[in-house]
Amino acid sequence: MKRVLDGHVAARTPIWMMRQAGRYLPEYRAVREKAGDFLTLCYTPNHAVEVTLQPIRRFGFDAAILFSDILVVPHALGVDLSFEAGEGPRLSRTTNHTELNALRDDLDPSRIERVLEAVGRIREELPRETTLLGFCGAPWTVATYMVAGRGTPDQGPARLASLTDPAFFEALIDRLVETSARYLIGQLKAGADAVQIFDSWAGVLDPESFRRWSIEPIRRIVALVRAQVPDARIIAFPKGATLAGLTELVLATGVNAVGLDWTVERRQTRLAVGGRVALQGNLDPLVLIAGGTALDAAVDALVEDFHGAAHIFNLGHGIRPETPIAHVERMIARLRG
Ligand SMILES: Cc1c2[nH]c(c1CCC(=O)O)Cc1[nH]c(c(CCC(=O)O)c1C)Cc1[nH]c(c(CCC(=O)O)c1C)Cc1[nH]c(c(C)c1CCC(=O)O)C2
Repeated sequence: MKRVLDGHVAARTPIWMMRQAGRYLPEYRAVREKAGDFLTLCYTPNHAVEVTLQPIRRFGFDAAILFSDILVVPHALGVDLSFEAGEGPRLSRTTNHTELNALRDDLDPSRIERVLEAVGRIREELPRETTLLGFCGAPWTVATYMVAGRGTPDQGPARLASLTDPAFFEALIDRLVETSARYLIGQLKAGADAVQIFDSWAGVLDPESFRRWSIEPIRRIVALVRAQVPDARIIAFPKGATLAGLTELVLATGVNAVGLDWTVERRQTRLAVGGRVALQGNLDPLVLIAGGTALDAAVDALVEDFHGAAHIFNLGHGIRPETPIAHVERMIARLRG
């Protein structure tokens, strides 16, 4: 997969899935039960290493992704964080300068060092040919959770804060740019072969705000990371970005690859950006739940559309907990022929 990130077309398309370690796997649910809560799982290297490796053992994917969460960054800045069963994340809110100033300037080493220890151990235990991905959330997406304290349908609270108090919002984004860059550098130095920046809420921004709050912070992170790790391989996943937005992001940031969600028109995207970066994606996670001939047809269409491109197979977003394992096996068999 590293060669594809370097722009080469692979004879055998590398495969991995967003959220490949998760509740659709019984072995994940077993460790999750043992650990108690989700954050304990993230901060206990033994557990984090184990669940990262589970999908590699079971499916032989070409990449492993560190088991953690994008909200570990605000947590290590001092935000209170919990995950309620079936309800998603709950955070103490950061809505103004006073609340931002009460947070740390750097990431609490007592939290982050446990994650970096897991990265090193995963790299040691993985087969050499399996790529290890680190990650962080893009500043925009992380800020949406920090401002609202939770996920909302269109992350209106953060969009409103960026309009009513742009100076505060800029300071929040700046804090996240600096700390996220340091976090990614730490992961790369600990053994990650590449890193992915998840901008899961990029799609709720108008074009000008997308430039300011999504592209520009990602561009700064890429520059800060490459200043320390010049050959760092970086993937951006701006979920919901338009073709124009995706193209602008590729040109402005210099990432090695872009992740595509399932709504993206593949051939146009190839024409617009395919020569400059590798493309990663983009099977609809619901097609993987449906399975059967719908799955076969969708996989075939995707393979045809990306034929001859530097392409990494993935889903257009994370795999859902209700996905049957047999459908994942069927998808891999279809891809591998
Ligand atoms: C927005 C976002 C989050 N986290 C993440 C994103 C960006 C990608 C995306 O858009 O999905 C990223 C993430 N979260 C998780 C990973 C691990 C690596 C992987 O396998 O991809 C990664 C890369 C584990 C997780 N993160 C979470 C779980 C479920 C926790 C559990 O076991 O109960 C997992 C496996 C919890 C989480 N974490 C987050 C939410 C909204 C939730 C609740 C929703 C849900 O439960 O799926 C925030």
